[in-house]
Amino acid sequence: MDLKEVIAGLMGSFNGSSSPSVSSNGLDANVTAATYTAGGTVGKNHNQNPLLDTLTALLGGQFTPIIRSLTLLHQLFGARLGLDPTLVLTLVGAAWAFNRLARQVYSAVAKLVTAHLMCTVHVPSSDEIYTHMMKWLAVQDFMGSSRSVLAETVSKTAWEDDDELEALQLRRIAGGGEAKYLKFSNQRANAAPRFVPAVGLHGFWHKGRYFHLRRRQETFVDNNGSQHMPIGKEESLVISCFGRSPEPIKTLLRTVKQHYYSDHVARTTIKRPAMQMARRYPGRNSWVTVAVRPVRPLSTVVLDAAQKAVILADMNEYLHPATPRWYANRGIPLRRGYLFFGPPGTGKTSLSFALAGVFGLDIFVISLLEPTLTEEDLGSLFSGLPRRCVVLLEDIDAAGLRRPDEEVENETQEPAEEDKGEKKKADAEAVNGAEDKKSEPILNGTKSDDPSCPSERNEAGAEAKRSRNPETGGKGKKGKRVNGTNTMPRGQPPIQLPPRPTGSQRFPPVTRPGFPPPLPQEERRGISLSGLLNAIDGVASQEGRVLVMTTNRPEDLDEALIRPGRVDLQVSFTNATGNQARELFERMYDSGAAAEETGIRPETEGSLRKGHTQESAGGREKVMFAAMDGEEDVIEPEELRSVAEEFGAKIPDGLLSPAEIQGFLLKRKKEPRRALRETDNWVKAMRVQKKSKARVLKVQ
Ligand SMILES: Nc1ncnc2c1ncn2[C@@H]1O[C@H](COP(=O)(O)OP(=O)(O)OP(=O)(O)O)[C@@H](O)[C@H]1O
Repeated sequence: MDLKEVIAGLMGSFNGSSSPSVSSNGLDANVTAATYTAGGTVGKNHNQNPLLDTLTALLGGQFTPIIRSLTLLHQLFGARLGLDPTLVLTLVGAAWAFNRLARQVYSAVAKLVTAHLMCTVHVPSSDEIYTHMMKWLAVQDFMGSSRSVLAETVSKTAWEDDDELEALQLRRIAGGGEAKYLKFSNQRANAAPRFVPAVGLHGFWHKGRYFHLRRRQETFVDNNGSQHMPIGKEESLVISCFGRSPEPIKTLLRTVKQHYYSDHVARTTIKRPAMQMARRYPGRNSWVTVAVRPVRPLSTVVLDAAQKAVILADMNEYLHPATPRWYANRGIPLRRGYLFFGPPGTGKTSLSFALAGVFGLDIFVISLLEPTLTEEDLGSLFSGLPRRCVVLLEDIDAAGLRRPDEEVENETQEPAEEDKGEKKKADAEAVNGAEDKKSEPILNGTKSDDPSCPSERNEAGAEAKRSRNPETGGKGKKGKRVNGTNTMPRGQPPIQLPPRPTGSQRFPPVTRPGFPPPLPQEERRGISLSGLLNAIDGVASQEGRVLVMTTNRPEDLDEALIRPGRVDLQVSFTNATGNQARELFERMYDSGAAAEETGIRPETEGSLRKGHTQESAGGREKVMFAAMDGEEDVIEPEELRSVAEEFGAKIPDGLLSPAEIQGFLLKRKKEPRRALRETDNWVKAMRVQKKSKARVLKVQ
């Protein structure tokens, strides 16, 4: 239908409808009117409404129901009131056109205003400011009246459950304090959702100023190859305000940050490599945060005080802002590596976390056993590290990274067979230094005067262990060992992994003297020693980081990995001495000291503990225990010291790891006297168990 026909149709419809026939009951919708057919010929159609036909032709079939309704409305009311449909239509059309025009003018003006009269700050979701902003927005009054919000279920970490403790107290009081076991079935129902701005445009006033907030969402696709796989979503906030200075937005962001940290206890952020696809692209996205937990006080790691002081001083000097220039002037690469070695459960991981906490650094945990980790990934991960951080490479021996024996032999003067045996023995003695005090490890010392005691096993260390195998959330499998020897063939990559992805080679492997030439692309698998060294030394790696490698078997490590420059300080961890056992005991039962150091909010003991009205930092812990079943065996500080002394005297030097002692005490965490009573039996059983190498505990 051309324009002429449309106009003719319209005219016809107006003519026809100007004298509508209304049935006696006024409800007859069929109008008898002159109808202009498509060919322009006039005919009579008793069953059609010309106005309806014309509008349908104009607007399309999908509007027919609306038009019918309008026609009916007109017949019901308009015709009776004598309203001219032409006029009505004209007015509706004009309103519509005006609306369109106004919108276009508005968006053009808005664009001009934004470009010339407003300032804008973009905040990507990968940055922590985004998290700060969301937390702040969620508690603002204007969110209550906002018409476009996103409801989120807030998942709290174990350290943010203080409200739960209060709720628990209330429930106990309401229920007469009868419930013996905790019940979390209503936990989800009771968790209040959080409301934040939905994707789109929002506006709010803050301190007399108007801000625009646009929340945007973009999907990232992996363009590698023919498939375009979505690999994640990236959100961002665009904050704008009127004026030519971004200062108000910066002030707002400062307020937001202060709000975020207002209830803050010092925390350590633990990160691990992101999904395989995301880590191909160097940068912040190659790491994901797996936990944010309260800082572990250094004093909770039982280790020789002098040894701790050496590590702290070394790290402090290295992290000093003047150090990079000093290194640069001498042409020394700016990096620092530590090797923590010793038997399992002696505090290697715990010390790494505590050190990160002392210096307020994030900790980045990499497991070389992660099956999908390639050398290319390693390069990309190292280049995505922040300016200062702690990188923890756990169980470095388990990855079986060694050069072939022949190469090592060719490279170095082969020592006599007996010498080799001596060397192994010395290494082994260094590891078990506490058991056999004859050997002196490189930086030995497990005696400590520092009164300390660990928090629960599987706490800080457990997180790192979970992240050892990010896919399963469990500890990565170590190399299979037979009679204490790593059965992985030397010089061979330890695990058979799928072929590395055929992406662009951003970190081509460098051939090193003494190392086998790199295998062709298709044959290479997993991480090889030279791949790891490339990542550690490589230009891609961020200078300024502290690299901590932990191992149970230093004698299995390739010398190239621990040569000075890669490992600058070796720290030996040993099984506990009697003195350390005493420290562990004291810390376990002195809740006040632990709470003060972790900075967990102090709480009044109040009426929950009879006879104790004084405020104490450990009050919260005590409240918690009071909420648990059974009576707490309260022990006064002086008595605790003497009981701890007795306990320490019963623990033979070097027999038990701090983790084992901690496990024993944890099972009696409210009963120090009972722990002391049962120590002899336990030690006896542990001795037998260790001798027989049994894995099943007879006494726990
Ligand atoms: N020296 C120590 N001081 C205080 N607590 C310790 C010490 N050693 C171990 N623990 C406790 O034992 C648990 C395990 O410790 P951690 O993970 O640090 O040991 P590890 O040496 O890294 O063990 P692995 O070699 O198996 O990785 C932790 O909960 C920690 O609190």
